[in-house]
Amino acid sequence: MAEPFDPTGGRTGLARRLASVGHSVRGIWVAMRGEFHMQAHAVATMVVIGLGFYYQLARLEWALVALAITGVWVAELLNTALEALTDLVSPGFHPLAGKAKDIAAGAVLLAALGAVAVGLLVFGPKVFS
Ligand SMILES: Nc1ncnc2c1ncn2[C@@H]1O[C@H](COP(=O)(O)OP(=O)(O)OP(=O)(O)O)[C@@H](O)[C@H]1O
Repeated sequence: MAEPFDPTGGRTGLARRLASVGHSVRGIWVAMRGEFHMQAHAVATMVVIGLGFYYQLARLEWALVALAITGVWVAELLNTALEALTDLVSPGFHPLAGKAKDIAAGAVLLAALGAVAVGLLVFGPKVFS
């Protein structure tokens, strides 16, 4: 049986909070480095932000675009974390492992479809006018 791991490293208070933020940023970085999907999201995010400035989006339009972008990032990060956990718990074939991965992938698909809808509604009239 493995020794219990203390992720706080004995830190308390502000040091512990700052370490948590560091772990979160490291999580995004690790996912970005290892996942092609995440890198594609990063490029898409920069393109959309560039288009937003080009078309001088209104405040509410920026809010919708920001929500859509964030939704896709959050879904993809959770999907990546769940895939890693699934591979740890079930390296071999198991129907529940497949189910968990399929459901997580479904969340990413839904977020991406929502982002496409927001993109079409916000940018469509500007591009095609
Ligand atoms: N351990 C497993 N047991 C059963 N089915 C699995 C298992 N691992 C993966 N699968 C099935 O294969 C599919 C693809 O799995 P995979 O881990 O390659 O994910 P992915 O969605 O292709 O992600 P990525 O492209 O980011 O690696 C899953 O959605 C699931 O249906």
